[in-house]
Amino acid sequence: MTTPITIATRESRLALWQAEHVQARLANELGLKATLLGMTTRGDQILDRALSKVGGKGLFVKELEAALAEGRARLAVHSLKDVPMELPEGFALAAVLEREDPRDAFVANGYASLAELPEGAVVGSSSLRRVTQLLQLRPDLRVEPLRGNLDTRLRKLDEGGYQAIVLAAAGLKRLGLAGRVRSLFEVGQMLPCAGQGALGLEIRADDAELAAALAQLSHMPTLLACEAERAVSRALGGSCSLPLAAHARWQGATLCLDAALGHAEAHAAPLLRSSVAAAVADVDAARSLGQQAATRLRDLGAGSYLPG
Ligand SMILES: NCc1[nH]cc(CCC(=O)O)c1CC(=O)O
Repeated sequence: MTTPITIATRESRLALWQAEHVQARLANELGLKATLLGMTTRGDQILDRALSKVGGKGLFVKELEAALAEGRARLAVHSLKDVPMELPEGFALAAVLEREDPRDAFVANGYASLAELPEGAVVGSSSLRRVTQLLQLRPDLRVEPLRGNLDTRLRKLDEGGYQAIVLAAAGLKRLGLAGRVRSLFEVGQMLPCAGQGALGLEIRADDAELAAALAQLSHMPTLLACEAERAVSRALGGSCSLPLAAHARWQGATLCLDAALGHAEAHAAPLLRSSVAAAVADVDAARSLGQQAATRLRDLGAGSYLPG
């Protein structure tokens, strides 16, 4: 490598785990040495408001991109679901790593599943996608905001502020916290968001040397599934203020894509759903499957669900 590889990472325990995971894969599979550059982002600092109200999950990504642009780092490791649908000019996703469990997890201290929660129970989540789906499953629940990194959210549960919370299984597993999961939502019940459970490796678009190396770490089935999922979101305007879920799974060479859209303001309105499938062998085909799903949602009335 012409320049040493510095990996820009947020400093939450999950972000550091993910960056160290990539560091180890670079060393073990490609014989490349990399160092970490820890950074605090605006997304980590703003804990009192829903991210959708202050600029979105992109807040987790922007400072890392600045480090890439300024040459302080060469690689940024992200949870793919936090990566905006359109990368700014000059940046590229060089690889998508094999997906961890994409499901959402029900986490509680006294209850084994959503069905066991008493009438009117308080459930913590600040994700519009989770809020709308929770209210479909249990309209009686009171869903209250819950922000912060995984450890913070678990602590707020343990302090008694909520009877249950919903978190991505992938993050809990990575941090050795799978024991906190009381039950997993099947994807048909609580459809994950685009890219959930996958890691995305971002570089400067002109860094051809690193792009070629990282391509060897990419997991093609995950990459294509996530491209399809992300294309749904992109086609609908792609902001995280949308309660949008999109999840693709393989049946042989056929990619099956489910998408669901909740109402941006009326959280109890019924979700619009689409299921499409096609033989997919490249990124273009994956993206057109995603666009097809978005077209179906529009035909079902997505226009009136999207924020004005
Ligand atoms: N939005 C925050 C975030 N970004 C990635 C994960 C977990 C790991 C993943 O889904 O890849 C989480 C926590 C959560 O949603 O519970």
